[in-house]
Amino acid sequence: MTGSSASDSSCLIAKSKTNGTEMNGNTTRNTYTAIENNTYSYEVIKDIADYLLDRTTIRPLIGIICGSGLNSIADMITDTKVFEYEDIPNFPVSTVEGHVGRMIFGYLENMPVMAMQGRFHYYEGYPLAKCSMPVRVMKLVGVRYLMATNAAGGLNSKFKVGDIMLVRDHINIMGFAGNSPLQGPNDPRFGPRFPPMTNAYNAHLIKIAKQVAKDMGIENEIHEGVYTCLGGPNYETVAELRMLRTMGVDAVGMSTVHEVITARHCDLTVFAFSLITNKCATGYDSSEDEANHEEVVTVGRSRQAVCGELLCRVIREIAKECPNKAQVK
Ligand SMILES: O=P(O)(O)O[C@@H]1C[C@H](O)[C@@H](CO)O1
Ligand SMILES: Nc1nc2[nH]cnc2c(=O)[nH]1
Repeated sequence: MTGSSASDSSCLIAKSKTNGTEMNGNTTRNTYTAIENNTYSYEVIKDIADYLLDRTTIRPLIGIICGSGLNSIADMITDTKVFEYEDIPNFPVSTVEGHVGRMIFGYLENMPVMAMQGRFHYYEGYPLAKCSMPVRVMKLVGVRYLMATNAAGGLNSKFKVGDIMLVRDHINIMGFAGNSPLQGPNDPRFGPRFPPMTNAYNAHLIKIAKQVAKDMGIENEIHEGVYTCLGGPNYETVAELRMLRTMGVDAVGMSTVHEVITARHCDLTVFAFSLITNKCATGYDSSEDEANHEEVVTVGRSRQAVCGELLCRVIREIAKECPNKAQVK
């Protein structure tokens, strides 16, 4: 369907109600709509992508997700076309402070991008597949790279508040408990039933980011490490943090992992970093170390210019490597 509008969302529902979907050789009859089922079918996601593409001539190659307090990364985008989430058919809304709820199409370093100012979290009541559904929209829009940012608590004793951790790998703890954004029937148009995650975070882009950090003179504020996502919304107990540290976690948050799994499933190249907004308390006597969201957002806002510059410079390097992809408006 093309040319749909916000008021057409009922039409999407009606359409998916009548569809039987062929997935991995099995015929799955959708007796409920994809959305009532809390999973988004390929057709519904395609409709969302078409809604966006019908309203702009920008064809993004890079998808950006702004973490808590990091909205202004997207303010650097030029020649913008802005979509409020509430106007996009079948799109969830952001309910968290520091996540404004806007999809911005435009250009960074002459590269066409789309950026989410506001992501969806499991603790908001959204299932993981719904939290990461916008990544599939990005894929169907034509995006090749996902750049995800987040605010996270620093567990590694070397990390200071305000430092940036380039995500080298993640531990999918929610997956240990059987919760995955890929749960349910697999649609091979997105990717395989059993996707590998060995090189989820692109090593070349990490290398570029490290060089960029040197060029910016912030090499002492940049680290590489392992991120994990917990369900939230509560922050961690001391015992939980001690366990995570033993497991090899360097930074802990409430997002990104399911987005990256979804991105790798549909073969997007992934780059991600965490802004360390607080130091995790691994002792009971450190009451000043108690995490709170106000501090998370404040630290995010104070460091978003640096985070934005890092991201832009990495994009500049990507543009150099694929000059035919960069577009002059
Ligand atoms: O969206 P991100 O992962 O950047 O936000 C983190 C996790 C929670 O949403 C919030 C907690 O303060 O910050
Ligand atoms: N889970 C979790 N998420 C965060 N986001 C920002 N800081 C934290 C933290 O300490 N823990």
